[in-house]
Amino acid sequence: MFSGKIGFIGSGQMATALASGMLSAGLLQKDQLLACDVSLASAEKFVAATGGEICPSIAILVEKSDVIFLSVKPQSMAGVLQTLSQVSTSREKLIISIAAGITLATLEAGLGGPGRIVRVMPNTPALVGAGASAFALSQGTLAASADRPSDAQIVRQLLETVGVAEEVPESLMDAVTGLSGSGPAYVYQIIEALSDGGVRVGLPRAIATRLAAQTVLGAAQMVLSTDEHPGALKDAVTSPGGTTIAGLHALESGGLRAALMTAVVAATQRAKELGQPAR
Ligand SMILES: NC(=O)C1=CN([C@@H]2O[C@H](COP(=O)(O)OP(=O)(O)OC[C@H]3O[C@@H](n4cnc5c(N)ncnc54)[C@H](OP(=O)(O)O)[C@@H]3O)[C@@H](O)[C@H]2O)C=CC1
Ligand SMILES: O=C(O)[C@@H]1CCC=N1
Repeated sequence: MFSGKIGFIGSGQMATALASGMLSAGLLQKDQLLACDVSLASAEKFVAATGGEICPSIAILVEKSDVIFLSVKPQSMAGVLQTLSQVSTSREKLIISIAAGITLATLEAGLGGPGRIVRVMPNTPALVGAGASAFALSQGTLAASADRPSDAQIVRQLLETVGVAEEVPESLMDAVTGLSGSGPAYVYQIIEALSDGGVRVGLPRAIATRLAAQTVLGAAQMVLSTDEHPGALKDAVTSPGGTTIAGLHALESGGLRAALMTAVVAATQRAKELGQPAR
């Protein structure tokens, strides 16, 4: 269990996924969740999904929260940092930014200096406890003491409640964004396309989508559970002169693997751009 209160500045897609995932996992209760948003629609959706409390200002959210997620778009971050820097108690709180591209140096500069600041890149499957996150700590984060865990332990606890979490050097955070941050969208396209293929050869849509999604889930579980190289698992499916090699040949002709690698590179590059001052 987590005993403090968690506030989200920006209560959109990713904040709602994280908060809902934490609730579903039993990490906390709804009265431990707070949010503040300039969009009434986002705030209402957050409340409907989580039962959390909406704060009328960032200052009030900071006052009531122990951990604060900065979950606005990168383009909105400068304004949020400016407001936070004027709230003196924000320096005492653990601040977790999930914004693509925004560096720890930018966060520290915007908040008025080093502090308890962590950069996290989560992904939306946190909603169902299957998230993949990475985090990088700033120099100002606190070590454990006799009466409380370290900031790293708090962040790990929050993220591992909704999936897996890897601590990485900050220099790798844009790469994480290009792979696992954006990755669910790539996989949804793959599932949709597999389903389309199923429909093309005569399957009803609902059955095709269920089979496609379960196939992706099962293959992912095989990679995670068996310690086998994905190539070896692929070989185990592929009979000489059989059906799979015919399908794989078609994927090679279509450039699937190059397309996926290029997607990760493009998204990583975009994360770097979002971290630049002029966006
Ligand atoms: N969606 C995803 O899969 C992932 C997103 N992220 C990161 O999470 C962050 C949020 O993304 P996402 O949830 O998709 O975005 P959303 O647009 O769904 O949510 C952001 C919310 O913040 C609001 N907002 C803007 N300015 C302020 C402000 N000054 N104070 C309070 N609220 C504000 C927005 O309102 P309005 O719309 O009116 O601007 C919006 O409701 C981004 O930085 C993104 O890079 C990270 C990993 C995955
Ligand atoms: O598309 C985006 O910019 C965000 C960051 C990672 C996933 N969604």
